[in-house]
Amino acid sequence: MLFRNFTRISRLSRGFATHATSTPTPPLPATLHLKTGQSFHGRSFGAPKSIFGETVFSTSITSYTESMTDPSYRGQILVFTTPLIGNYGVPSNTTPIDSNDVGVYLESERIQCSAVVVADVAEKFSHYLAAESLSQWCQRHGVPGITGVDTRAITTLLRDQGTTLGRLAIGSDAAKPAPAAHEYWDPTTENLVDQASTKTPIVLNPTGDVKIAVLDFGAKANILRSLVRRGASVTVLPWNYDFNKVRDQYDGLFLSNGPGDPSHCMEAAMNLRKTLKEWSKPVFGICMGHQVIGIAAGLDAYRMTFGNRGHNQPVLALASSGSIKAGRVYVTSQNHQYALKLQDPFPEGWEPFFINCNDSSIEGIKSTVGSGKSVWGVQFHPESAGGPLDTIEMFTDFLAECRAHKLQAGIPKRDVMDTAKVEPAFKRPQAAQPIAAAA
Ligand SMILES: NC(=O)CC[C@H](N)C(=O)O
Repeated sequence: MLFRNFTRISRLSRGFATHATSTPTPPLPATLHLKTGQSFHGRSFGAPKSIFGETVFSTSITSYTESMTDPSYRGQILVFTTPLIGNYGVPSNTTPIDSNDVGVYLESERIQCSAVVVADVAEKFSHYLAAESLSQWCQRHGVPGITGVDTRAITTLLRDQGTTLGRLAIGSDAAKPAPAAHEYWDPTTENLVDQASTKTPIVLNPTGDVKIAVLDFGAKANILRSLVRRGASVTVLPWNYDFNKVRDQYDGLFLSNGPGDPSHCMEAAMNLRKTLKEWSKPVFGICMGHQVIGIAAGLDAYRMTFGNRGHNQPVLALASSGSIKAGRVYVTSQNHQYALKLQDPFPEGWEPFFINCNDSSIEGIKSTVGSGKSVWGVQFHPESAGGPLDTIEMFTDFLAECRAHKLQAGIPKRDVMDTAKVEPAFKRPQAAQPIAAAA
């Protein structure tokens, strides 16, 4: 049976790049220790380097390359529940298909998670874009992996006891005793957003018809692509840049995803509170951006037991807005550990927008203040990469709102409406260019 399946896969992949990476030396031993006392023994792949991190699991079936380059996984040891990982290899991060707009093909320029844990790493891979194996890619980026462990057992533990600090010990370290509890490094004590964010403003697609500022908490490239592809000029600003200083130059504000604990982003939340009070243009936030909007609105954020990481999270829309219809369930891509607290009453001027169908956590909030003000935040990732595109049109909704505001501000009607109605065909904008100041 196995053999028959293998023949079929080989036939299907004719014409695709197929590679079997040679393993000249036997793999090193590897051990995953959890702070709670459990240890799992397997084989090493990728970089032969021991690391600490926060152990989390993702139920995504595919898109390991996108997940691993998502800056929100920074500091985390990522356990994939899907048993076979690496079977389609890894593309070049500069693959020239449609992603030179933001300079990378994947979600950022590097692997962001600290390590990966898989049941069975595929050394043989096949995909027409594949440039190297998962193992080679991890090695090149100095990221260790462990294979040959029972990821179902690890995930069950993490589900029951919650996200747990861990150490991946490689080679001679693998046989050493587990670290003492106080030796585990907790990435959430650090401001990971500050590490992941751009240090200087960057402008993408400067000729776009609507000017959007993005506060970069560790933005996934597909968020920037999703704005640029819809015709926006995007200025990426450092996470703690005081947008109030330049807000008059922009038609909308976007707050990105980002790693770690949102309590490190209070400075951004306080700046935003002022923006929301004094500026009436549209604001949209995703994941960390949503949490920052919630904190600015007066909600609290809390740490969930094991968070939500995967590409099949169902969310129920509680209100209609743009392409989103109240009462519908959307399947979403997610990667988060924290969430906003559902409180009754909600802060004045705000309402829950989406709720998670599995655990009832808040999946979105929106402002209720009448015309002239549109603020949304969603805990999930409408831009996908990977995962379903059920809610991708939220980007179109946001930009339509920004264009409508620009229109009200006296921009000639035809110019704005022409661009707003027609989704522009992809046109490759200029590559990312550092600029001296946000202009
Ligand atoms: N993807 C994100 O932006 C995650 C937000 C935050 N770091 C969390 O884990 O909840």
